[in-house]
Amino acid sequence: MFVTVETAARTAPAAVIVAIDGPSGTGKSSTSKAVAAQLGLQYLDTGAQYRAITWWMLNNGIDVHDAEAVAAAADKPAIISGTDPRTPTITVDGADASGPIRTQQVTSAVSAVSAVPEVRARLTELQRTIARSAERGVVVEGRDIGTTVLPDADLKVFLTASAEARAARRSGELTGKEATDLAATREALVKRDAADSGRKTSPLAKAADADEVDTTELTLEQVVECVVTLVEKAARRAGQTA
Ligand SMILES: Nc1ncnc2c1ncn2[C@@H]1O[C@H](COP(=O)(O)OP(=O)(O)OP(=O)(O)O)[C@@H](O)[C@H]1O
Ligand SMILES: Nc1ccn([C@H]2C[C@H](O)[C@@H](COP(=O)(O)O)O2)c(=O)n1
Repeated sequence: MFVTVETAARTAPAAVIVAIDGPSGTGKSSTSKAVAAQLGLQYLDTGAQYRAITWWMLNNGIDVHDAEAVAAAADKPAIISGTDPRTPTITVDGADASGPIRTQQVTSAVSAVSAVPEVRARLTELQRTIARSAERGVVVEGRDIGTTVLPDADLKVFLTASAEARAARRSGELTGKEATDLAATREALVKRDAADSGRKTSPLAKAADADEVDTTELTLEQVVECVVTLVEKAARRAGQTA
């Protein structure tokens, strides 16, 4: 679907539930946080939860490629997500995990851990509980939110962008040798997308009723404006049918 940007009064929609999915580096986190902050909604980064459980597995000597061992430990860590879009937080067993979950070691291991059905079942339940209790409404971002976690969301958005654009965005975040190695960055994110799309249990996929927004040629501000407009429309629709 091609989406036009409209100017409308910015209103806080009542308890609207928004699902934002897409491959790595398409702008899900940046867009979701900005949209939630602008509209007074809560924000949930489900990728951070998969990273948090992966970090715990690595810290506790569990072989992340041993699916049985990962499944047996899936219930053990206590994961708590703070849902303020201006200061999102994540703790594991009470420890701040926001820095360690972004390391290369976790990024390389997270697809294997997130493919384990017991891990997905546990985090899906946690995500539904958080979304249900978000009184002001919530923007939830991930890979399977529109298809599996919140199939009844008021709005589903699927962000895309070319692998070249995504690699360039990611390289901009890196420093030193990593920053110059655009080809390696592109290869790593294409590999992670393939693993996330190819797993058996709730793979990365666009829901049939999602609005697709190709962000390749858009600035972040344009993407945010586009999604805010979609949320406002969805909130009006939800209000009419409530
Ligand atoms: N439309 C855009 N134009 C330029 N840069 C962008 C755009 N959207 C996001 N970015 C930048 O791209 C990088 C990746 O964005 P972001 O982390 O939001 O993506 P993501 O889809 O959440 O990725 P991941 O799934 O890997 O966490 C960030 O540095 C962000 O500032
Ligand atoms: N709903 C989700 C969210 C994330 N994952 C997995 C797959 C990703 O590679 C990984 C990290 O996510 P990111 O921080 O890059 O958004 O977590 C998933 O399987 N399902």
